[in-house]
Order: sequence, then C-alpha cells, then structure tokens
Amino acid sequence: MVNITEKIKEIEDEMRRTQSKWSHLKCLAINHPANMPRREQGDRKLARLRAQLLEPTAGAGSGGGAGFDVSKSGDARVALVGFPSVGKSTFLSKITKTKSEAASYSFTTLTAIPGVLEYGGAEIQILDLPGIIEGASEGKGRGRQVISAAKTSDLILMVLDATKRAEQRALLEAELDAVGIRLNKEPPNIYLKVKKAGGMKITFQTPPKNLDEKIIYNVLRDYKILNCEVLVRDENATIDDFIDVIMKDHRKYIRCLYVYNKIDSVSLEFLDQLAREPHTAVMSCELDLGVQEVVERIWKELRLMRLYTKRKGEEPDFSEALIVRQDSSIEDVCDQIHRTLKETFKYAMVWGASARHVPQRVGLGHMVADEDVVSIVAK
Ligand SMILES: Nc1nc2c(ncn2[C@@H]2O[C@H](COP(=O)(O)OP(=O)(O)OP(=O)(O)O)[C@@H](O)[C@H]2O)c(=O)[nH]1
Repeated sequence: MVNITEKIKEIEDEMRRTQSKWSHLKCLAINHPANMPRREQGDRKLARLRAQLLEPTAGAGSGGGAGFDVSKSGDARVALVGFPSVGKSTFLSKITKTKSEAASYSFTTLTAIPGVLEYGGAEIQILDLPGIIEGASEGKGRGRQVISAAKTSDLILMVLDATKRAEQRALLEAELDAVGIRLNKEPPNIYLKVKKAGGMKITFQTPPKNLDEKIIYNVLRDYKILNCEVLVRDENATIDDFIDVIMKDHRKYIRCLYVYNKIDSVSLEFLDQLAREPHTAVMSCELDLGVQEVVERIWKELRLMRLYTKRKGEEPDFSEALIVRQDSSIEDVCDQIHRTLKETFKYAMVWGASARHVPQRVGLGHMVADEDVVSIVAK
C-alpha cells in the first residue's frame, strides 16, 4: 500500500515540476504535441495507481470496517461528506430521528451513524461520514472506508461552511474524483467491448477534439487490453473519460447536492451568489433557516416517487407509501410489492396524475406518477 502511495506522490511531484518548468519558460506549449506524451503518460499512470489503491486488499473485507458496516436499508441512502465542524452533526440531528452527538471539538464523528430521514412515508438512510475525507484517495486509513461508504449511496450531500474559502469544495471534489466517484455526471458515451482475439478496432462517430486513435491505442496497451472494439460516440470525450470506461467497475456516477451551512454569518450578496450555483442549497442550522428546503431538495435529487395502494372495494391506504424510482412502470410496481405478482397480473387501475381519466385501466407498461393510487387486479 505504502508503495503505491509513494509512487503516486512521485508521479504527482514529477508532473508538478514539469508543469512549473513549462510555466517558468512561459512555454506556450503546455499542450504542444511534443509535450503531450509525457503528460499523458503521467495521467495514465496516476489513474491506474489510484484505481489499484482502491482494490480490496487480500484478506480484508470489501472495504468495510468497524463503524462502517452499515447495511443498506430503507428506500435510499444519502452520504454526508464534509470537513470537520461544518455542521454535519447539527444538520443530522435536525432532520433525522437518530441523534448524532455534536461536540464542540473537531473529529467527533468517528463512525458512520445511520440516521433515518422520514419523508412522505419514505425512509431515507443518512450516513454521517467522518470529516476526514481529505487524503483518503492516498489510502490514508479511515479515509478508504469513508470512500467505500460514500460509493454505496444514492446521493452525496456535500456540506460546506459558507464562511470558509471555496477551496474546501474543490478539495473534496478532487478527493472523490481521485477515488472514482463522479459527481453530477453521466457515464461517458464510449462503447468498449473486450474480446479474445482480433486486435483493436477503434472507431469514432464524429472525430473527437481531445482524443485520437493513437492515444486510445496507448491507453489500451497500458491496461493490457489488446483485443477489443471501441466506439467513441461523444466528440468531447477526453482521455480521462476513456479510462473511466475501462475502469467502469471502479467508477460510480453519483448525484451531489452542495449544501452551504452557516449562512447566518455571510453577507446577503455572497449568499445570493452561492444560492444561484447549480446543484446547490443554502441553510443555517443555527437559525433553522432553509433546513426543510434542503430536505425537499434531497427528496427531489433522489428521484423517488410515492405510490399508494388500494384494495378493490376499499379506500386507498395513505398510511403507508410504496416507494419506487422515477420512471417506473406498473411492472416495476408489481416487482416492488412481490416478486411473483407479475405472473398473476391481470390489469391495474390507476388514479392520479398519470391517468388520462380516473380511474384508468392499464397494463404492465403504464408509467406511474408521484402520488398515484394503484390497484392491482390479479387473475
Ligand atoms: N454560525 C453557525 N454555526 C453553526 C451552524 N451550524 C452549526 N454550527 C456550529 O458549528 C460547529 C460544528 O458543528 P457540528 O455539527 O459539530 O459539525 P460537524 O461537521 O458534525 O463536525 P465534526 O463532528 O467535527 O465532523 C458547532 O459549534 C455548531 O454550533 C450554523 O448554521 N451557523
């Protein structure tokens, strides 16, 4: 482990040296073709070593560990990520049933304490991860476990201190990126199929701006993929995107909501600026400002829907919602209720936004909407 970490540092230092040399010489040529291969090589090596760091070590579990082996329960899981003392524990204690102790000194939250946020009948598990994520990608002890817990979540809530400098956010983003977590991003539109024989077949839908056959060839060789088919469909795809496709088993594309806390201590002007950033919410846990709005944003970002079921001849049961992902059909609803329900399915009656008239008689392919009432009729 130490070896890989040292190697990563070495390459990073070397790249930094080369870069400062370039800027010192005012060499326009940071992107000059002659310099490209070296930079690329560094990038490629770094990406590979970092990925290696995250492979479960022999004998160890799959990245779990004391305090982190939190089973995934409930309808969704949200991970709080942030530096110490930004107010994560205070926030958690406001929105969940489990109290997480907020002490007056840093590093108090040493284990991931699952709290449950109840929203419209859904149970959302909230993990409070230790505020020591920085350095995690270099394999520092606990950080690794924090990362594995973050990787299993449906949403990352990055809690930031509005009174601190903007670098906080960039640092956390870089750390998450380095361990394979991509925030608010779709998987690259590149098709890769590894084969047993036949060499490399590389094609482009439209010629990409940042990639060419040679770069792809070199990366593939680095990863010892000698027989494959590649189709780049996105003209803006980069070398990093391509590496992400090769390493897809170690990449997670997770939505992130940036939450700035302590807005009671910043100017209105700055607050306005923060609030306008994409994927961002602002709050003050101390003054209880904006906290409920953050909860609503969490719900929206999770893209879940609440459905209510109704038995024939009875009133709908509004006491317990059935939680399904957005873009769910009646078929998904059946699967959610019971795995064999589909087999005896005859038709469903639907009341609510998705119904053209109420009630509407529908089949398995019908797409439901939030807060619909559904009655399944079996054969
Ligand atoms: N001004 C202000 N202070 C706040 C706010 N929310 C929390 N704090 C203070 O910030 C400090 C840290 O809060 P915590 O909730 O312990 O922060 P944490 O992120 O859980 O910190 P660790 O447990 O160290 O990871 C406490 O002294 C809180 O009283 C807020 O909205 N405004």
